[in-house]
Formats: sequence, structure tokens, C-alpha cells
Amino acid sequence: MAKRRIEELKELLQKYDYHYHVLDQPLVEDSTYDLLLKELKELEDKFPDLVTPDSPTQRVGGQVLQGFSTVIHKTPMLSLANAFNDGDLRDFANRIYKTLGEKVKYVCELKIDGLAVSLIYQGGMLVQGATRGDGERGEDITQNIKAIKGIPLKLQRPVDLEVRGEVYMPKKSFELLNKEREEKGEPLFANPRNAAAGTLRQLDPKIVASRNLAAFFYGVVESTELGDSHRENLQKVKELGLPTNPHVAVFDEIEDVISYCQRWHEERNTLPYEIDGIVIKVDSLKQQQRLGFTAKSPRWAIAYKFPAQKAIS
Ligand SMILES: NC(=O)c1cc2c(N)ncc(C(N)=O)c2s1
Repeated sequence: MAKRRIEELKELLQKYDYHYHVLDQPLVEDSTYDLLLKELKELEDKFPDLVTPDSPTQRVGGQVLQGFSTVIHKTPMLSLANAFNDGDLRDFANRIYKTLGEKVKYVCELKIDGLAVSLIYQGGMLVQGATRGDGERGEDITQNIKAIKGIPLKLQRPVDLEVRGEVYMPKKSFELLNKEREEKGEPLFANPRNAAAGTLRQLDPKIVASRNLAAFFYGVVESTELGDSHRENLQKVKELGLPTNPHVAVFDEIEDVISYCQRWHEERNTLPYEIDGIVIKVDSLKQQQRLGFTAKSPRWAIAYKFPAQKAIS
């Protein structure tokens, strides 16, 4: 019966999307995927009242937008203070020890060179995607977010969640896109970050769908179920079906954080996406709360920035 088959197809396609775009381990050939999607589309055309917002057929909305409406972030999207050398990292550690009078664990994550976004899920369904904007107000890019296949339209559990992440363009997609633009005599994008930004600013979601953007999520804001450490929250985000970056490390000593930054500064070119540094956060949410924020950034986190890579001529 149609309703059951539609549910079955949605579940299959969502699983295939997750394995292909998040785990990078396809389960079926593209042709098989396309056939199932076509069958779902035909069934939904025959039974339009059985269409649900989490159906893969709803990823690329119909209309081209006239513009983006403004979103006011319930919790501001703050920027990170920067560290440019080992000394800055040691100062960061000393300030924290001075304030707390106790040791902390540091969580280190790759700083993805993309575009910060904030997603809101209600009852597990994606209801809004917004850019950072000025931190207080961003643009509503929900339509474009839905066109990014690695971003689930429905979470593995029906939770209410606001999650922060970075949308980026993998290096391979960037090279391909610039090759196409060169053949068409169009201006080239300077780097994957600009290409991702330019793509998310498109008013036509079909263009976004064609550009192969991806995302990593790294911060939980509003959630019905917060853990008590950043590491645990990252694990929760992953279990809910959101893509998270695999390179996460926890250290007790800032000297080990420094070597981790050094290592990734050397190895960054082996990654299939661009990073511009390492984000270091205090792991315990209680200790984060005690450290609080300055006017514009958390005292419990810092971005270790790599020196800009010389442009490859
Ligand atoms: N501006 C910010 O707060 C952040 C920016 C970024 C970024 N570009 N990449 C990764 C993380 C992370 N893993 O926390 C953060 S946090």
C-alpha cells in the first residue's frame, strides 16, 4: 500500500544519504539510489497528501527566493579570540588556571574554513537554517541548507535542538567548480571558503544542490538533552545523525595542545577540506560557565590560527 511503501523508500533513501554523504561509505550504486528516488517522486505525485518535509524529494525546493529574511539568533553566535603562537596558548591556559584555580581538560578540533551556520530542529525535524551574520542577526537560508545532502532533514530522535556548524566546500568540488567556470568564461572563486559563501548566497536552491557543499557540526546551543562535557555533546550530535569532524582530541596539558596544533599545521594539506587553524575549548560545561564570556567571545575557547598559506600560483 502506498503509505507504507513511501515510508519504506524515505527510510532507505535517508540511510543511503547518511552513508554516502556523512560516512563517505556508499551502500548502493547511484543508479539504484536514483531509481528509488524516482519511485518515491512518482508515488508522492500520485498521493500528494503523503508528502512530508523530511522526504528527500523536498530537498530542492521549487521556487527561487526573492531574498533572504532576517533571523535573530536566540543565543548570539560569538566569534573566537585568536592565538597566533605557542605563547598565546600558554597565556590562555594560565588565565584559565588563574580564574578557576583548578586544572581543565582541553578539547581540540580542526577549525573548518567555511561558513558558520546555525540549525534549529524541532521534534527532530529541520525547521530553520541561518548564517552567522553579525552574530546577533543572520540570514534565513533554510531552503539552501535543505539542498545540502549531508545535512539530515530529520534527526535519529525527535529532539528539539539548536546546533552550530560550518558549511564548507571540499577541495575536490572546489577544483571541479572552478574548472567548469573557467570553461564557461566565468570568474573563478579564490578559495573553497568563498565558493561556499557564494553558493549559500544563491537564491536558487537548485544551484546549491549542484555545488556539492558539506558541513561539520560542533556546538549544541538549545537542546532538551545537554551532556556535561563538550566531548559528550559532540558524541550526541553525531548519534543524532549530524556530520561531525573525526579529528577531535582531548588533552590535560597545554603543551600537548601545542604539539597537536603543530602537527595539524604540517598535515593540513592531507585533508580533503581546508582548515585555518585549531579550535581549543575547555571540555567541562560547568567550567565553561564559570569562565563565561568577554564582550565578544568565550573565555573558555580560543582559535589557534595557522599563518595564511601562500597562494599557489
Ligand atoms: N566561531 C566559532 O565559534 C567557531 C568556528 C569554528 C570553525 N570554523 N570550525 C570548527 C569549530 C569547532 N569545532 O568548534 C569552530 S567554533
